Amino acid sequence: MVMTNVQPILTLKNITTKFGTSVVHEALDLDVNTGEILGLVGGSGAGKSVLLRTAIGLNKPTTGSVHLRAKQIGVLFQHGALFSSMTVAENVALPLFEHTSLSRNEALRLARLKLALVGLDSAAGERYPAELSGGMIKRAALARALIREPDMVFLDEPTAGLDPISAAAFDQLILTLSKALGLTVVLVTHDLDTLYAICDRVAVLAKKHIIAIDSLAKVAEHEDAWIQAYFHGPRGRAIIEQHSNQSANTAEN
Ligand SMILES: Nc1ncnc2c1ncn2[C@@H]1O[C@H](COP(=O)(O)OP(=O)(O)OP(=O)(O)O)[C@@H](O)[C@H]1O
Repeated sequence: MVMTNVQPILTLKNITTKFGTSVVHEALDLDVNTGEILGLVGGSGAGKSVLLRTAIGLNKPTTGSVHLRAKQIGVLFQHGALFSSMTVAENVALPLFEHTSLSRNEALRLARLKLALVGLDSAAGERYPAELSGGMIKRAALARALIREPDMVFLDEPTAGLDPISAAAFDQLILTLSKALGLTVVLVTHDLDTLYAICDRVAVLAKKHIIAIDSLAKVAEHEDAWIQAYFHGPRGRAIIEQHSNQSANTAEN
């Protein structure tokens, strides 16, 4: 028997996070496995964004420990808008301007390569953010998250604000890049389609900690009231039906 002893790329242990008297996380544990796409869901205000910030060291927990074993991370923030006064390529190159000694031209050349990777041509790179569609802006923000060759990325609501077709295309882009680049992905989402389409596991943040973490099918069976409402409410049921029809069609073809 082959014994594997691979450490999680991220381990959060017994995290408590307080802002004044308000407790956001309490006794929260979370492991993220190398190479997986983990979807983090939870009600509005449950503390998902704070959890991402804690994982990447932008928020120090009140107690508990964070072990992030990634060599390099990339982040797509929820409101991670691009700077309006810079071109798209300059926005993507910004982390290189700030953190490396690359020349401006070298940084911009790498930015254009990353833009191509996410499906944006060099003309888009020369434009200003206001001249791009919402979907193109998300792609540019993803290119910026990838610019320093991360082995792990954190995406806070990557498909929020996109129409369903653009959101599905963006999901597929995340999946393709994750597999091609061997990226570990943690993404916060409210989008059930994203969970079905690309997540290996789903973690549910409720009652100040991770109440369930498993495959989508197993998590959806959890008896917690929020989970039942989320996965088996009218919207959840419609999406489950749609995805089971899709699987049946794929199996037939
Ligand atoms: N720096 C801060 N100071 C004080 N309170 C904060 C701070 N950051 C977040 N909070 C509070 O922590 C709670 C969790 O916020 P968070 O943004 O993580 O929720 P969320 O699950 O990401 O919500 P949503 O799905 O609506 O984006 C909220 O009540 C928020 O007001």
